[in-house]
Amino acid sequence: MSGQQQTRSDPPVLRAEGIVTGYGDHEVIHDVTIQSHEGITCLFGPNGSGKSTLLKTLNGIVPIWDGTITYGDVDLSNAKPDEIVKEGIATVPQGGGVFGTLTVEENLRVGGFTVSDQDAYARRREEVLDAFPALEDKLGDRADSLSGGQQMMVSLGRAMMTGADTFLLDEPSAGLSPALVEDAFELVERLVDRGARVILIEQNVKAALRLADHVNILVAGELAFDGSPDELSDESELMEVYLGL
Ligand SMILES: Nc1ncnc2c1ncn2[C@@H]1O[C@H](COP(=O)(O)OP(=O)(O)OP(=O)(O)O)[C@@H](O)[C@H]1O
Repeated sequence: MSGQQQTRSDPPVLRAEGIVTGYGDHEVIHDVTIQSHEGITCLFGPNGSGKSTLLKTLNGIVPIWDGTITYGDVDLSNAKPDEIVKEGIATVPQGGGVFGTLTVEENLRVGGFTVSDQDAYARRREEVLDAFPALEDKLGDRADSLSGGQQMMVSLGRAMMTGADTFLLDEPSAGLSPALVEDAFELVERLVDRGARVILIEQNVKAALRLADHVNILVAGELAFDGSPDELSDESELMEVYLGL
């Protein structure tokens, strides 16, 4: 069962179970289980707690030492990044990873490079422009000439071009001015409006909590919280000590 065969409103659950991993002989993630929930699943935690590392096990960049990763019925444990993309899971790296010297159109083409069917390509491109109409007039412009918010549209649009229905976002608001952060989250919500599931790492906890459907908190490589934003509001120590709220 691949991501492409699912309806847009029902992506498979991406589940990482009992994950242990690290770098060299330094174990960073200690037996962590998380999964994608409907809407936006936020992954919070102090600096260095292992959020990015955990996300990179989900997109195949960091190999797991123990545990399993599944997408619906498909076992993706230690699958290669391109296999994971083909299953319908796209990543937007910290800062967006836009290719600044390429045009907006070329950035979208990079996202859709595996799509050989021209009609399918055109449909996806149409869908991106429908989600982010501000890009329509900018297609021929170099991506680095765009505003921060528009560049974020390009990075989300490029991820959409892969045909993904699950998105892994590592601090998409990084580098944006505080005034633009709310706008950035509104762009993420457009993915969810189209039926996608999102796992979102975010330092702007207060703002991200407003759109979170589910919250995980990672502390020193261990899962310290797994529940709804409402349940989190009862955990005053977690809120104060780890999230600064
Ligand atoms: N490529 C790497 N090689 C070696 N150690 C690494 C590497 N990347 C991260 N680490 C270490 O793994 C630990 C977790 O880092 P990670 O970036 O996953 O945390 P994080 O919660 O995402 O932090 P931040 O919020 O600062 O981005 C840290 O001790 C970090 O130094």
